[in-house]
Amino acid sequence: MDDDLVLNLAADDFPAPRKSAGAKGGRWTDRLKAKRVTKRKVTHEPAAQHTQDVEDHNPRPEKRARTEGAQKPSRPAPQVQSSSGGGAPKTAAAPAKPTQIISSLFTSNPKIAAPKAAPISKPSTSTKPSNAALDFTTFEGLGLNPLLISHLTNKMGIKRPTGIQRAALPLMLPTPTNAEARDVFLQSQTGSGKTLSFLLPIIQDLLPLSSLSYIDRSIGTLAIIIAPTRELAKQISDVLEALLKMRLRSDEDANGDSENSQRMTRWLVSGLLIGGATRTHEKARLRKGCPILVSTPGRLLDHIQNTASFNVGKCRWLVLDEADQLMDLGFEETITGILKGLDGRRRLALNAIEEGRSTEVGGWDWDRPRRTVLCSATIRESVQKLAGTALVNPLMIKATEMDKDEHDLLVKSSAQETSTSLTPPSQLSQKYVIAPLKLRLVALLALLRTLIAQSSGGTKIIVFLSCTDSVDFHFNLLGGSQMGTDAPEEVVEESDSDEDDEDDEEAAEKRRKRRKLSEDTVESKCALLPDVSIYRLHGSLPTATRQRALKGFAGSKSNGGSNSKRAAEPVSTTSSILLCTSVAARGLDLPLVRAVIQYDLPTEGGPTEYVHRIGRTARAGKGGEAWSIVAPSEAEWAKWVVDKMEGEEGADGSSANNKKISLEPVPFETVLQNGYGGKGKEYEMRATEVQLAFERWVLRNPENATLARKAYLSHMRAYATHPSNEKHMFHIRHLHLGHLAKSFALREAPTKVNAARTAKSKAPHPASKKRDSKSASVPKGKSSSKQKAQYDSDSDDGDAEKRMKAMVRAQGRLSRKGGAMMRTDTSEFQIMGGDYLEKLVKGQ
Ligand SMILES: Nc1ncnc2c1ncn2[C@@H]1O[C@H](COP(=O)(O)OP(=O)(O)OP(=O)(O)O)[C@@H](O)[C@H]1O
Repeated sequence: MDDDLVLNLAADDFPAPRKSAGAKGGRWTDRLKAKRVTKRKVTHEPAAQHTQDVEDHNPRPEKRARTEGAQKPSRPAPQVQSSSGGGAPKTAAAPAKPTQIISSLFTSNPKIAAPKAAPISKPSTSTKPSNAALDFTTFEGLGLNPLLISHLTNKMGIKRPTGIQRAALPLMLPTPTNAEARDVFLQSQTGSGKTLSFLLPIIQDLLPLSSLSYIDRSIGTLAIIIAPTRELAKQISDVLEALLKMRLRSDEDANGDSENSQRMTRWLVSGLLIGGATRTHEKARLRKGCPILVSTPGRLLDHIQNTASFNVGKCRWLVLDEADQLMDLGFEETITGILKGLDGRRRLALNAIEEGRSTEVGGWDWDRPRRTVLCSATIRESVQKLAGTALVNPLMIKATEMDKDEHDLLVKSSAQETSTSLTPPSQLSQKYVIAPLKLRLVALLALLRTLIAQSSGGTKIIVFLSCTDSVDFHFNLLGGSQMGTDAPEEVVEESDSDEDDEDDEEAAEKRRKRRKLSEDTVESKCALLPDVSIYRLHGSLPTATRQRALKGFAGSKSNGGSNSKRAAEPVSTTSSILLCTSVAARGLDLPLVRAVIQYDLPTEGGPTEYVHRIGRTARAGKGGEAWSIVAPSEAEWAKWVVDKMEGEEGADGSSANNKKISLEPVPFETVLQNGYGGKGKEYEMRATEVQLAFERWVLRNPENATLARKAYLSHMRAYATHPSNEKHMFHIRHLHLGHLAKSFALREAPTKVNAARTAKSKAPHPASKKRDSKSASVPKGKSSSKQKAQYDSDSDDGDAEKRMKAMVRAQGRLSRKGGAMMRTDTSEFQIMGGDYLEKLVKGQ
C-alpha cells in the first residue's frame, strides 16, 4: 500500500538509476535509488501473479493497465503499457509530450459485495414524524400570551407546539406559577423548533415592560442570543423580527389586519451584530439601544469590552444557540469572556446607581438574575463542560421521543446527562451507496438527476463536500460541462503554457477578470441537470455572496421575504442544489430541502456532524432523505455510525438508547441505472459519456484544470484530517489516488497532477505562487512515510475554511492568554481580522 502511494505520487518521474543495484561506487543517492528500483521490481512482479487472490480482501484495487487515445466505452482501447507497479513504462521510449490517460470507468474497480437491491424510494410518509407539531395539544394552556398565539397562528402558520415547545414553554414562560427563573439546557432533534422555544419566553417576559412610562429602546439590551455563524444569527434574527411584528390588538379587535393596528412593541427592537457593518455603524446602533440582540460571539465580546455606550448591565436573558458548535469552534474562552463582561457591566451600573452617578431611571428590578439558556440538538462532553461554566442549577429540557404521547416528553431537572443524544428525525430516511472511487462523480450526478426527476419541481438538495476548493470545482464543473461537444478544445499542456500566458499581460488580465467573475458567481445552470439552479456556499466566499447564495437557494424571491418563510413557503418551480462545506451543517432552516447528500463524509465531528448535516432536511415533521456516498474502503462506516447513533451496545446486544436507526444500502448500479436510464447495462455507456464531458471541461482551459487539481489536493488534505479513531475507515493509504483523480475529472495520473502543481509553483503568478509551492507535490525521492506524515499534518494548507477554523481556535488560545480581543472582520465565524489571524497562525 505504501509503495502504491509513493508510486502514485512520484515514481513516474523517477530518473533511471545510473548503475545497477549491485553496483558500487558513485554518489550515495544514486546507489540508494538503484537499490529502490531493484526492490520495487522484486516486490511487484510476483505480486502481479497473485492479484486475483488478494482482490477480494483488498478494498483498494490493483492498478490496471492504462489505455491511451480516445475512449471507447464498450470496448476499452488496447493496453499499451503495463503499470501494475506504477513504474516507468515497459514499452520503448517515454513519450515526449505529457500523456493524457483515459481509463475506463467500469473496469479495475474493487469488488463490492452487493447489498440487497433497494429501489430509490420517495421520502417515507409511513413513519410518524418525531419533530412535528403535536396533534394532542395546543399553545393555549402552556401559558403563552393570547396575542402571541394569535400572531403565530394567523401570521406565521404555526398552530400547535412541537414536543420541545410543549416541554419548554411551561417551564420558561414567566407565569405566576413559574416564578423561579432557572437556567435551562434545551435539547431536541434537528428541526424541532428550538428557536421558538427560547424566543417566545423572551418576548413574553419583556412585553409587560411596555407599560412602563419611561420605556423606550434606550433601556439598553435586555436579551442576547449568540449563534456560531453569521448565517444562523441572521436566520434567528429573521424569526425574531417576524415575531416582533405582532400587533397591539388582536386581529378581531383591530378589524383584521388593519394598517392602523399598531405594532405591539415599538420599543422592542431587535439588532443583529454579525460584522457585516463597520464598527462605528454598529456602535451607533448600540448607542440608540437594541433591547434584543442577536450576535456572533467574537463581535459581541468586542463590543462588551470596547463600546462604552453598549448598555448591557440590565441584560436578563442570554441564549447560546448551537452550543456544541460554539465549543467545537473554540469559542469557550470567548463565551467565558462574555459572561464575565456581562457581570462586570452589571456591577458597574449598580455601583453608579449607589454612588448617585447613574442616569438610569428608577424602578428597575436589579435583583432579578440573568437567565442563561443553552441550546443544541446534540450533547457532547464539550457542551456539558460549557453547561458547567455557564449555567447555575439548570433545568434539562429534552424532547427526543415525541412520536408517542405526551408522557414521552422528558423533562429532567439537571444537566448531568451522560448519554450522547444523536437521534435523527424518525421520518428521515437514511441511505448510503458504496461507490468505487472512479464512479463517484457520475454517481453523484445520477443521484441528483433521480432525486430531481422524482419531485414535481421546486425541490431542493444540499450536497456536502469536504473543502472549499472542492465546492468551487464542482460548482464550476457542473455549470460548465456539456454533452456531445466535439468542438476542438484547448488541451492543457502541463509544461510551459502557463508561463507563456503570464508573459502576455492581456491574457493574464483576462484571466484575472474571469477568475474574479467566477468568485462572485453564486448561481449556475447545468446542461446535465435541466431547469436546475446550482448554488455554492463556503467560508471563503465574501459575506454578501454567501447571503445571496442562501437567498437564491431558499427561493426567497417567491417567498416574499424570509420572515414569512414559515408561514408561506415558496412556490418556486425551479429546483435547486446547494454545494457546500460543513458551514451549512448547523441550525440552517432552509425550506423545502428534500434531500441531503454527503458526497464527502464529515472529517470533523463524526456522528454528531452527520446528524446535524442530515438534519437540514426532514424538518418540522416534513419528509426527507439523507444519502451518503461511501468509498469501498469506508464500507465499515455505515455500521459504525449507526452504532454511535443508537448508543453503545449492551452485553445482550441491545442498544443503550433503545433506538432503532437504520441506514439502507443502495447498490451503485441502481443509482446509475436510475440516473442514466437505458436498457440493461446501457447506463455504463451513458455514465462514461458524462464522465468524458466532465473531463473535456477540465481540459478546456488552464483555469479549469487548476480548479480540478486544487480540489483534488485539498480534498486529500481534508481527508487526512479524519481523527485517529476514524483512521481505520478513513485513511489516505486506503485510497487509490489514480481513481480518486478520476472523480475530479482529471485524466492525468496523480504524478502528472503533482508535476503540474510543481510547475505552477514555479510560474510567476504572485497570488498563487506561495500557496502552490506549499501545497504542491511531494518532492521526488521522499519516502512514503514522509509523504504520509505530510498528508497527516498539512491538513490546513490550501483550504481557507480549515485555516479559518484553526484561526478560531487560535483566537481561543489568544483570549485565554491575553484576554485581548481583536478586530472582527469578514470571516464566517466572526472572529478577528484576517491579516492579524494569518500572522497569528503563522506565529509571527
Ligand atoms: N410549532 C410549530 N409548528 C410548525 N412548524 C414549526 C413549529 N415550530 C417551529 N416550526 C418550524 O420548524 C422549522 C425548524 O425550526 P428551528 O429552526 O427552530 O429548529 P431547530 O430545532 O432549532 O433545528 P436545528 O437543531 O437544526 O437548529 C422552522 O421552519 C420553524 O418555522
